[in-house]
Amino acid sequence: MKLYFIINPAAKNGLSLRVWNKVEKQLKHQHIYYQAYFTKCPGDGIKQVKKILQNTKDRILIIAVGGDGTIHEILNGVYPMKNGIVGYIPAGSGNDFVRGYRLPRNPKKATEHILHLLGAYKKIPIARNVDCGRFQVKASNRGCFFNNLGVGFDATVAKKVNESKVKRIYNKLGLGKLIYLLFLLKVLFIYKPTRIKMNIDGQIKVFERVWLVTVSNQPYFGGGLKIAPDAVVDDGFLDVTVVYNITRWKILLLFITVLWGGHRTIKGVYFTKGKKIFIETDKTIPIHADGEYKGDESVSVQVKEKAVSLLNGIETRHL
Ligand SMILES: Nc1ncnc2c1ncn2[C@@H]1O[C@H](COP(=O)(O)OP(=O)(O)OP(=O)(O)O)[C@@H](O)[C@H]1O
Repeated sequence: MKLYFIINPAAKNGLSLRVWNKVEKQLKHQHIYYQAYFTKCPGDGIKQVKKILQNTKDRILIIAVGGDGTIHEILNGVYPMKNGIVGYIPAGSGNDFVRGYRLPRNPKKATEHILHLLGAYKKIPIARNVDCGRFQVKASNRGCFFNNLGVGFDATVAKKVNESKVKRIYNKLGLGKLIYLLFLLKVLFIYKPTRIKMNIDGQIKVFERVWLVTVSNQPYFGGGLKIAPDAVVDDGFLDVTVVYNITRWKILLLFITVLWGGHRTIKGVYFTKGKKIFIETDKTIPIHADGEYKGDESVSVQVKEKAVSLLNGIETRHL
């Protein structure tokens, strides 16, 4: 069995390297043979994983070390090839992936678990197949998301945070969440809700004054907000949440209740599940996939059932 680690040295402003140094020590201590690759720039993780998997028919275990953006790239590299199994050692700031997929959140625990499996079984450990959402913004701009895809307010916040020059400083000070909150408040006062037309498995829905549409494979976004409380990673469906026709002040309330999924009872929040979703807007609105800006055109989304193999977590809670 071949074991690869793909490390994003830029995740959490370089703190991922500290995590990696500890992982490496443990690997050497247990005499485990591995190869490590450090991503060089955004998008490099996808290319590297494709390269590894395309050259062999063997099943390969690829462990991502980084944040939500890193695991997004590694999984996009694996899809649609069937010979890659993905493991994850969290070393980022958002942690929505580990929350939603019920994986160990603590990097040390995640490492110990993976090493235990490798050491104990000397073969590729048990993995589970999970769904993903395949999106297409334009012919040239497509990919997969594993957390969620968003259109509107949250995508605008994500875009502004990613573009911000002060993000790095805040992250260095351990205040990554604060910058998200600051931009959220800023965008809240300037964002203009718009009309959105959707086709969900053939059913046409039109919503007025839409703040956001989120298509989710797991419940969490924005660093722990439970936007799609009923989303399950392997149920063959994507969960659609639409926030529409509510006032600016009620949006603030909504963001508080989203912390525990309490927005279910708020009028102006629509939930459904679907397999094929088309989202059309009256004007250009930002779109994100797993927190990464992907454009601002209409977008089509389709669930890809049991699309990738993910190494089991240690938690025994049921999904
Ligand atoms: N060598 C590199 N230099 C700069 N950016 C990189 C490099 N390698 C990968 N990246 C990019 O870094 C971005 C951020 O990574 P990631 O999301 O894993 O960390 P984070 O933002 O600290 O964590 P989180 O998303 O969990 O808050 C990703 O979009 C990835 O494409």
